[in-house]
Amino acid sequence: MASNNASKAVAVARQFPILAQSSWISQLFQALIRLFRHSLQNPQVAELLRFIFLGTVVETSRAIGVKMVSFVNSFFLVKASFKQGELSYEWVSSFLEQHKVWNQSRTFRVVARNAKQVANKDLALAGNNDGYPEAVYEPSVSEPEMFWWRRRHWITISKDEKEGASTLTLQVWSRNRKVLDEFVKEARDLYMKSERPPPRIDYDWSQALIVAHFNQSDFAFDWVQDYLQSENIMADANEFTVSTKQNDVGWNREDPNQIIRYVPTSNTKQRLRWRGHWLQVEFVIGYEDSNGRTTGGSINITLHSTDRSLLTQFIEAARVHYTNASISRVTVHLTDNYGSWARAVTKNRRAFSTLILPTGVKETLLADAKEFLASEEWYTFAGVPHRRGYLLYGEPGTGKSSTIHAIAGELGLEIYFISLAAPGIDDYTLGRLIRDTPSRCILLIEDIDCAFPSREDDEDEEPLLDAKGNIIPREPAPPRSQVTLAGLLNVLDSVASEEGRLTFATTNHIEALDPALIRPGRMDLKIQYGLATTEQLEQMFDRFYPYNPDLADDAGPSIGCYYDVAIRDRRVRLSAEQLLDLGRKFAGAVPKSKYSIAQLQGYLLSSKNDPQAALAGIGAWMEAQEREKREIDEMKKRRRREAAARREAEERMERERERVEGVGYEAQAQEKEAEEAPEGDAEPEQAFSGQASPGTGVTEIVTG
Ligand SMILES: Nc1ncnc2c1ncn2[C@@H]1O[C@H](COP(=O)(O)OP(=O)(O)OP(=O)(O)O)[C@@H](O)[C@H]1O
Repeated sequence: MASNNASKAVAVARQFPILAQSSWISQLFQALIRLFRHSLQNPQVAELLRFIFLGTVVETSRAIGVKMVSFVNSFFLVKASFKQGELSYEWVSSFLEQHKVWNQSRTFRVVARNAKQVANKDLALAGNNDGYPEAVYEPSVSEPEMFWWRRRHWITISKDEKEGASTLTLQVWSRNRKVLDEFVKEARDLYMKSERPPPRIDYDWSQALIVAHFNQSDFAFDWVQDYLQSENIMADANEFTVSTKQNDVGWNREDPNQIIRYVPTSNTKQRLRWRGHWLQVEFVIGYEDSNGRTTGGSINITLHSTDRSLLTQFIEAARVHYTNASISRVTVHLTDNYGSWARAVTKNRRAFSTLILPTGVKETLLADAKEFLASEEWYTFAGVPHRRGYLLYGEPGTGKSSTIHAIAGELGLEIYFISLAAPGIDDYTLGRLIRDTPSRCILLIEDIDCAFPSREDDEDEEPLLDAKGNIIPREPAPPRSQVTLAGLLNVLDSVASEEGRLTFATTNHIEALDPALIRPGRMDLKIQYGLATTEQLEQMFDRFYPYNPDLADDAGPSIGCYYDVAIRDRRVRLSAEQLLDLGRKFAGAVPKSKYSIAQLQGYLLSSKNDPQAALAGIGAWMEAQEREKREIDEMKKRRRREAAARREAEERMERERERVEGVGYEAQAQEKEAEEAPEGDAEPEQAFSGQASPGTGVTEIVTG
C-alpha cells in the first residue's frame, strides 16, 4: 500500500518536471503526501472533513434558496416606500390609522396627545374627560404587519425610523403594479376627505403646493388678516395671543362680544381648514428698521392644492368679507412719522342721520359723491380727470370731520388721513403717500391751511400798541407744515389722484388758503360750516331726547305720546308735545350762531337723561361760557402785553447796546485817527521824538 502510494507520488512528480528536477522539492512533496495519508487514517480528521463538505453543500443550497426567494419576491411583490415629511406619507399613515391596521401590532410608543385629534380611537386611551392629554399608542413598528385589503390583496407594511424621520415600506403581494396604484389613490382620496391636519411645511421642496405672501404694506394684507381672524376660520387654531386691545382683530369662540380676543400668534404655522381645503397660515412680525419703522411683516399662506384658482377664490372671499364687515364700520388709515401708511383703526360707522346740518347740506354732499363715483365712464369719455375735491371750512367743532366719517360709512369707503402738520410730511412723502392709496377711497387732508404762512389766531382782537401808542405790526408766523403750495398742488393734480378718489380737505381758515388751491378742479365743492343755528339746536335737542313710543303704557297721558326716562329716584313722563316745546324753548334760549354744536353737545351730555334740566341750566351754562371766554381773552391780552413789553425791553436794550458800542467805536476811531494824523496835528507828548528806542533797529531820523 505504501509502495503503491510512493509510486503514485513519483508519477505525480513526473507530471511536474520541475519537482522531479529538484530533489529537495520532491522530498518535501513526498513528506506532505505522507502527512496527508497519515491524517486520513485518523477518524477525527476524516469526520471534520466530512462536516466541511456537508456545510459547504448546505450553505450553498441556502444561498441558492435566498436568491430564489428574492427572485420570487421581486417577481410577485410590488414594493413602495413613503418618507415622513412628504404628503404621500400622510396619506398612507392616515389610511393605516383609519383602517386600524396597527391594532394588531405589539410594539408601541406611548405618547400624550389630545385624544380628539387621533383618528383611530382604538389607539387612544381616552375617556377621562378631565381636560388633560390622554395616552395614545403610536405604532413604532419595525416588524412588518400584514393586512387584507379590499378582500383581495395581502399587503405588508413596516415602519423604520432613521434620524428622527420614519419611513413606511409597503409590499403588495401581487405581480400587478396597478394594485399599488389603487391603494395609493384610495389613501390619497381618503386623506383629502379626512379632517386630519397636514404636516407643518417649512419649505415646499416639491413645489407642488401654492404659496402666497401678503405684505403688510399692501391692502390685501388687511383683507386676509381680517378674514383669517373671523371666527369660523381661526376657531381651530391652537396657538394664539390673547389680547384686550380693541384694535386687535381677533376672535372669541365662546363669546365674540367679550373683550378678550384670541389673535393669531406670530411666526407660528397654523393649519386651518377652509372650504374643505387645508391652509397653512403663518403670521410674520415685521422688524424695526434703523428709523424705528416696522417693515417686513407678512402673512404667508400655503394652500394644500395645486389649483391656482383656489387662491383667487380665497383672496376674493377675503376681500368680500372685509368689505361686508366694513359696512358697520369705517377704517381710517394713519401715517407714521416717516411718510408711510402705518396702521389702520376701525371705528363704528356714524349714521348719516346723526349729522346736524342746515337742511339739504348733507344730502347734497352725499348725492354729489355718489354721482361722482357712478360716473367713471363719463369722465373717461369726456377726458376729464376722474377726481373730485371737497373743501369743508368753518369754525372748529361744527361737524366737518364728522361729515366725512359719515360719508365714508355711507359710501363704504376707507379714509386715508393725512395731517399736513404731522412731522415727516413734506412734498416728497406726501406724493408717496398718495401713490400708495388705492383707487376709490377718501383722502382726507385735515387743516390744509397749515401749508401756508399762518396768521395770528385772534385776528379780531384789538391791535397791540407800543408805549407811544403806535400799532405793533404782527409778525407772520411760518407755515406749520413742511409741505409747500407747489407740492400740494402737484399732489392734487397728480395722475395718482385720478382714480375715482374723493379728496376732502378741511380748514378753519379758508381766507389763509391760496386761491390756486381752491379753484374748481381741485376743490369742486366748498361747504361752509357755521355755528349752531336755531334749526340745528332744535334737531340736536331732538337727538338727545327722542320721543320713545315704546315706553307708553296705561299710566301715561291719554294721548299716549310721551318720553320716559329714569332720573335718579324719580321718573319723568313727557308727551311728544311737551318734548317739542322744551326743544323750541331750548333753541330759543341759545343765541343764534354763537356756539358750535361740539360745545352744546358737551353741555347736553351733562344732563343727558333730563331734558327739563337741560333747558333750566342753559342760561347758567352760557354765562359760564361767557365768563370763561372773558377770562381767556383777558389772559391772552395779558400774555400779549407781557410779550410786547418783553419785546420792547429787548429792543431798548439792543438800542442801548448799539449806542454804547457806537460810542466805543467812535472813541477807537478817534484814537486811530489821531495816531495816523500828520505831525503838526499831533499832541506835543505824542509827537515823534526822532529817536528810536535803543536796540529797535530804527534809523534815527531827526525831524527838527
Ligand atoms: N354738525 C354736527 N352734527 C353732529 N355732530 C356734530 C356736529 N358738529 C359737531 N358735532 C360733534 O362735535 C364733535 C366735534 O365735531 P367735528 O370733529 O366733526 O368738528 P370739526 O368741524 O371737524 O372740528 P375741527 O375743525 O376742530 O376739526 C363730534 O363729537 C361731533 O359729534
